[in-house]
Amino acid sequence: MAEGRPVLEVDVSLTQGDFTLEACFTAGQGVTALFGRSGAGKTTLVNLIAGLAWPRRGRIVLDGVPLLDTAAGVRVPPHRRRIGYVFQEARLFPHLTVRQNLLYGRLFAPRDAAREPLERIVDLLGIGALLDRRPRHLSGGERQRVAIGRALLSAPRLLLLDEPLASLDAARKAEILPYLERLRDELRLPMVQVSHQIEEVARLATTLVLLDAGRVAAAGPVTALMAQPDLFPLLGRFEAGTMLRAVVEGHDGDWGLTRLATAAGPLMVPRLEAAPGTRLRVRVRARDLILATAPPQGLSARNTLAGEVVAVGGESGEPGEDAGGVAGGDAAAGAIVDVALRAGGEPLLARVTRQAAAELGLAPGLPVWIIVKTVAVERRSIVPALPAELEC
Ligand SMILES: Nc1ncnc2c1ncn2[C@@H]1O[C@H](COP(=O)(O)OP(=O)(O)OP(=O)(O)O)[C@@H](O)[C@H]1O
Repeated sequence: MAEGRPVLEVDVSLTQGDFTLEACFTAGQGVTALFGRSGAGKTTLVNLIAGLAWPRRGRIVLDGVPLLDTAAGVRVPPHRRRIGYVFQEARLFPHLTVRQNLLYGRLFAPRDAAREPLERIVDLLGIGALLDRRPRHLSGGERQRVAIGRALLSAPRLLLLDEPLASLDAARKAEILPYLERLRDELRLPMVQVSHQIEEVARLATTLVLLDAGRVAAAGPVTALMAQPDLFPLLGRFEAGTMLRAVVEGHDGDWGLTRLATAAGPLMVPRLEAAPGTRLRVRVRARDLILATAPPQGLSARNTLAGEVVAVGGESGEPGEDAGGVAGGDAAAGAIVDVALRAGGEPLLARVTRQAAAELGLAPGLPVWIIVKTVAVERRSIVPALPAELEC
């Protein structure tokens, strides 16, 4: 994350019915993901930031400007906050064309604000061919892109996204994510995004705020938090893993492989259509790593990284969780442990049986060889790099 003053400072308390929210965090440039179980308080928190709900006590500051300060009697109404809000459903005006829906957003842009031209937003979101259509003639993904465009045309200083991809199928989600990345990287617009999907968070977010029953269980850079075993129960166990920064080194055409350079060591992955020098991030799932305490020989796996154990985490394997996965299958409670690792300065995470951890004597500081099967690294796990200023 970029150094300097946070873009957003939040410190709020609210009670609604039996639920109490006590949340304190700061967010910098880039995308801040609010992640947590259903009912953890994500939408409530986003509504407080937008000014659609009011806390009993609190302070919310955007770009150094207080939007809410109950102690000082500051209460900026929602339409004067310069915050764009995109909901789960696009909520477009059905009787207006796409162009008219977009221009509606413009009505809320202050005269003195730096405004992105309509053409730039249309181009960034790839909606030029849709301008004369009405919403009922758009796909779900197109509708969401228009809703994002409408929010952007109000010249916001912050964009709130409350699960804007939730109602879309996997193909439509994959279609929209690159546009959200363009907003993050080209418009440099800070975003707060509610998400249930850890893959989505890993790909898009730079900061993670983990909510648990109305409280912030942890907040910080996504990569660091995703490698912390004690947080896995809140992250969704089965897909635990980390992101490795990588650069395409070259292709091995005869074998259909691509060579990546990472700080952790070289990595062979199934061939990518990316030129040498392209910067990427590779999501390596904890369940795809094998650990050895001696240099392995005669392996079919192509990748062996040298590293060391950082921590042997909480026991996992709660029956019933993540049905169909390791933890939800035959494993008895406590059969599996998560092992935090470091290789060449990069955090990695392995999920192994408690028996293996005991037999190998896994403990902090122990040197290990980390084996990554090439075929375990799927194409969808390889995503564009973050811009340098958003890297942690
Ligand atoms: N108007 C309300 N009155 C009373 N309780 C409410 C109200 N709105 C929400 N709640 C409760 O507040 C808690 C937090 O709700 P919230 O919608 O913020 O959770 P969430 O993390 O966004 O959940 P989800 O992922 O399911 O959308 C829940 O227990 C919910 O039942």
